[in-house]
Amino acid sequence: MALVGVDEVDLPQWTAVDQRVADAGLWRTVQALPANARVVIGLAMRASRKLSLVTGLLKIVTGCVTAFGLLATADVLNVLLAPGSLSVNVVDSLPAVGVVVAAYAARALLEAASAAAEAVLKPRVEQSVHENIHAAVARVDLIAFEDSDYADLLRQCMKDGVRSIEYSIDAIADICGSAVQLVAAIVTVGLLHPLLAPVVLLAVVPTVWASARAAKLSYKSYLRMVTRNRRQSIASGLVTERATAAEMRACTAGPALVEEYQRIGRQLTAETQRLELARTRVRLAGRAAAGVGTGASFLILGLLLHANSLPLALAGAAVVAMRMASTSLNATMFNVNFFYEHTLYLELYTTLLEQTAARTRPTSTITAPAAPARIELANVSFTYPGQPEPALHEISLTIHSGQIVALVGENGSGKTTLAKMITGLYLPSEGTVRWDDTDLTEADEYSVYDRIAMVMQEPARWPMTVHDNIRMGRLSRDDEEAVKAAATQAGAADLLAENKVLSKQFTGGRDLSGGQWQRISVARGIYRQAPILVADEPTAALDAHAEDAVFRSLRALATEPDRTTVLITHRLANIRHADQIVVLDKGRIVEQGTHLDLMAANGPYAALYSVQASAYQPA
Ligand SMILES: Nc1ncnc2c1ncn2[C@@H]1O[C@H](COP(=O)(O)OP(=O)(O)OP(=O)(O)O)[C@@H](O)[C@H]1O
Repeated sequence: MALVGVDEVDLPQWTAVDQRVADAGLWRTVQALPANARVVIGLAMRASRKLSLVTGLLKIVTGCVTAFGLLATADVLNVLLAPGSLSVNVVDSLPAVGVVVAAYAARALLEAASAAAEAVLKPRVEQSVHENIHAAVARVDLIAFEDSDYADLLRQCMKDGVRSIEYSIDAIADICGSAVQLVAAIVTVGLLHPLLAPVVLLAVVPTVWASARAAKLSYKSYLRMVTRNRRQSIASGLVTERATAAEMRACTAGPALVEEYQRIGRQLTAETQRLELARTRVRLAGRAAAGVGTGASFLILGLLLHANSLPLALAGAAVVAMRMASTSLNATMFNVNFFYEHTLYLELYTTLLEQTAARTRPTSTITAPAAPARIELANVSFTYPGQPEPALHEISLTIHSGQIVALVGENGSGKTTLAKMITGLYLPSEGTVRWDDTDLTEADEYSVYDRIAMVMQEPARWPMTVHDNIRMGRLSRDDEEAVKAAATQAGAADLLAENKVLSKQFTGGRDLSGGQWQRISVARGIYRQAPILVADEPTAALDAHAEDAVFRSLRALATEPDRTTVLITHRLANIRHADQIVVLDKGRIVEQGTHLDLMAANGPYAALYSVQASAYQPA
């Protein structure tokens, strides 16, 4: 039985697209190569036009010089094997020998230069690809992160997609060089005897087929193993990361998790073995057929010699040119195949950008009101991606500025989800959310976010100083006094005075207790100074004094002009003074009113309140 995830899970949806690519026939795949090459070359050109051109040019010139050197070698043989005295032939061949030496020297220099240019180009392309991904993902709609398919695609792309682009650059650069050599060799062979060129080409066909087939086998296996690989990396994280270190020990779950890691590892190894066996079979078949092809090409050369269709002097040159044609054809095909193998992974990058664009809210010229006087939800329903049931059902609610609205209800009743609808972080699946007359679906998302301050239930733990953790509330605001005031109101003044970097990932950094993190999160929300303040269980981890102080601060903030405050808390005593208490149950509003109204109604709220109050009564 699986411990991490389940053994037989559906493949993520994005693999369906890639599966189609993997299943496509060889011809369709070859047809797709130019388009993929354009993507990679486009990325390289955008990263550095000059370096890309220099790299390509150097590769082509290197190919030309190599071809020239090999043809000069053929020329040397041609002169040496010519009829007449060998000593005279040796002297006659010296100029050609000089050309060979010069060509090899030039090739060495050019290879060094092109390797240097490529080495500088690749990190730039990698950086630019990462920048593209980060810029796109930073704008993707928040709900995309709740879709495990998208999250998985993003992870795979960061892991394999970007690396494949680097490999593709290598391959394209090498194709430029080897293709030039190939053309030179085929032309030479063809000039020596027209029959030889097609024979050389035919000899390489089986190798091409075998390499392409092997690449497809690998990629199909990669797609099959995607979920298992992910589960193994999750299991690895559970054993090795700090977040689970304490609880894993306290639960004595270490051996079970290590065993789970090993178990998934065994499944992966079995798949790798299966794959390698299949690949070896395919490669061996290709090699055998290619060997027969090469033998046939030399047989034909022998027959031509025998039939006196080719003089011996030219046969020496033909052997060199044929070797060169077959080597450069093999090299070109190896590179084309290498490129092809990586273009399959390149699909991850293009799919990610497409999916990210599809999940990004369109830009809008409609700006959200600076300080909405009214927030109105009309028949709002919301379903999380991949979930069968809505988390919110037909919610209708109006909130006026100046009000404190409290959302209460049992765990999982929909409070956090509703807060995200009110603030436009999520858009409704059905119904509308309006701020004044602006439908949030149509508004520019950044103008919406600009108006909100969220004290999250699980606040971000920014790996920064305390000061910057607070300033993250609004980086565009530069107000030292306000940072101090926010820290004081949230009970984080001592932490600010110490101002350590809050991350154990840095030397000298420190971590905080849950309650201390919460104080900093409240300070950040206060510092943000937004017209709509939402605090989602802001005091769940705070001690009684701190809780009291934070609620006093939030109530004081709520009295500022044009401020709308939404509080979520399970400690009902803190929201007795709220202007409106909204009680949720299973995603529906079941009661609404002031504390006095709801107590008088003697419904679910009164029941919850009485349970809490009774805990403070004398036995
Ligand atoms: N990311 C998610 N993906 C799928 N379902 C979710 C997700 N987050 C919450 N839910 C589900 O949506 C429903 C409402 O969750 P929500 O977090 O809004 O409840 P809540 O009232 O804030 O709970 P709590 O008091 O425990 O914080 C629950 O059934 C929950 O399981």
